[in-house]
Amino acid sequence: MSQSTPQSPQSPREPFGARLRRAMDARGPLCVGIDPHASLLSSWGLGDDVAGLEGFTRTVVEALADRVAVFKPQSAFFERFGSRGIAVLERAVADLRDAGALVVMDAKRGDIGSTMAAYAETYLREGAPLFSDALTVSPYLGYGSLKPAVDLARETGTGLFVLALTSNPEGAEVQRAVRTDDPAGRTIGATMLAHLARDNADETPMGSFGAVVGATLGDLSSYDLDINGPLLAPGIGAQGATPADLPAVFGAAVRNVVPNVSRGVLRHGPDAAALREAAERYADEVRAAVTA
Ligand SMILES: O=C(O)c1cc(=O)[nH]c(=O)n1[C@@H]1O[C@H](COP(=O)(O)O)[C@@H](O)[C@H]1O
Repeated sequence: MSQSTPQSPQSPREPFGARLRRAMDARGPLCVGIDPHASLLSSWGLGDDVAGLEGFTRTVVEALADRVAVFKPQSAFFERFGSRGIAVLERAVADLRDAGALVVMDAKRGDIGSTMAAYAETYLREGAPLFSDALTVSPYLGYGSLKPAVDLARETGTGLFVLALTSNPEGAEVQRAVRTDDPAGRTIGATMLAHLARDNADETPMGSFGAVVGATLGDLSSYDLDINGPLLAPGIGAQGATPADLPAVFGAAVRNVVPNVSRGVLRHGPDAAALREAAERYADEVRAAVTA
């Protein structure tokens, strides 16, 4: 038998928060969403079928994987093609990670703890076919129901993005509702931010447990966004927000913002140079807004 000791699959990787900070310092502060809408497949001259999905995804990966810090594939657009769509997603995740990019799987999972554990194994366990650097999760079965994912993320150096204040107008009825059971009278959204701040305590340069906070929401100064973790900010581009809006929305927490742009970049395809130019322009605009 060989005396060599292979690296344990359990060996700790650097935490997601630290990897994210480094990736954004190196490649720019931008997350490109991979959202293969049927309308985009059509405008790219592709069929609304698995071959179209695959062509679209390959083009995005080949154009951007070596230069964008973070990608957020939206699982729904792959799931709608069944197992063959998932196979396209698996390949994209692996190729993006091989090219040095970080992948946030946008699957917005959330369930009772025992089922949440299985979702966590699906996305956050090294070696799983959809293993990603982070996962979007919905905390509306209670933040505590996410514990299996929090625990596995700590073990595997991965991260979570918890829906706190979403970019869509319908979110307010849930997220801005005031808790009658809370002596401090906090909203649901503020409660999620407080849970995240606790889970990120003492981490440097920042923790691995992020909040999703829409860039579309205007002044959020009544919320404590200082969670010592990343703030995934969708809503730029197709939903109307711009990089220049970020300081007014996020205040001092803007340094931890990971702005996501999906259609705003993707609509420039299928030309690879045009995709690159769009991503670069957004990253430059974000950098200028954040450092102004
Ligand atoms: O978790 C998300 O990524 C998310 C949260 C949110 O509050 N709003 C939101 O738009 N998203 C996602 O971010 C992406 C936005 O896409 P575009 O509007 O095309 O840039 C979609 O994949 C949405 O599912």
